[in-house]
Amino acid sequence: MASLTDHLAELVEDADAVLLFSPTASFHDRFVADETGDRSEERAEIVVVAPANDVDADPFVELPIPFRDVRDRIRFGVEGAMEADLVTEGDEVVCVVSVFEGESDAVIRVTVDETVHTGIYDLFVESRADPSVIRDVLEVAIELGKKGQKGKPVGALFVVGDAGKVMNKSRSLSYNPFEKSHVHVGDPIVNVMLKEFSRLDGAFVISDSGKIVSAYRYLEPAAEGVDIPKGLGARHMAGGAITQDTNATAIVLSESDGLVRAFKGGRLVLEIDPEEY
Ligand SMILES: Nc1ncnc2c1ncn2[C@@H]1O[C@H](COP(=O)(O)OP(=O)(O)OP(=O)(O)O)[C@@H](O)[C@H]1O
Ligand SMILES: [Mn+2]
Repeated sequence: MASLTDHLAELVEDADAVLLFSPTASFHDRFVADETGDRSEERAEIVVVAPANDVDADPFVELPIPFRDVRDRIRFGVEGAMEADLVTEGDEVVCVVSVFEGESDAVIRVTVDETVHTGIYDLFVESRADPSVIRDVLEVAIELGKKGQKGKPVGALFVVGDAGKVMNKSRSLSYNPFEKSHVHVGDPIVNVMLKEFSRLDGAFVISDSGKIVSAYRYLEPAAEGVDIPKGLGARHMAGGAITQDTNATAIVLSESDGLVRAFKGGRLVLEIDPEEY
């Protein structure tokens, strides 16, 4: 009689690559030790995907944020591996992840295609802005979505990178409190300011290096051919469209459904529920 292991072996059969997400050192060692053994058959590439390379892995893909949604975490890892030419379209990839807190507890097999390849890696790594700036702005938006402003849900729009062009395609709604200041996202005081000013209309414009260029900008991009999810309005349309018209990335917190979304190249690339962070 076939055992459980026999039944489930299919899940890992003929894999082109194995992605280990935040493996412990001992778990990772098992895979590496194995690689020096039998070389008679074609071996799957072992890739570590984690916030930091604690296990000295090579190849290694760095996770900029934890990605509580496992699908997003896997997409990021797969795209990072594609970028490094470790996997290509059509490959079979086995991902070993932790769904609940703690050690690896799930094996997920994916075929690399457009459902997996959504541009989530590019959002961080190939944006005009530094990956850490994108991450810091996402974190402010997530914080704001979690707590709201004085307990009430609040919306916000952050346009990150290519700030000169963004300024040219927008106009001021009110005096700019950041006019003469040289402050950057990621600084705790600045994050408090961003949250405070988010009660008012318009968008924040942030430079490639994370400098807050302006608040209260009314964006006037050409919105032709930009698709945004149904039920969302002008804020998301403007946020999506500005990323088609410039090389900026838009991070939008919705007041109506509470989700944080990231747009790039006029496309919705990432959707995060702040309550899950
Ligand atoms: N072109 C724009 N540029 C900057 N901010 C805008 C623009 N259009 C709308 N906003 C801001 O978005 C706010 C909400 O507008 P609207 O309800 O139409 O957007 P939405 O996409 O439905 O977002 P939400 O889900 O937060 O309601 C407006 O009060 C305004 O502050
Ligand atoms: Mn609305």
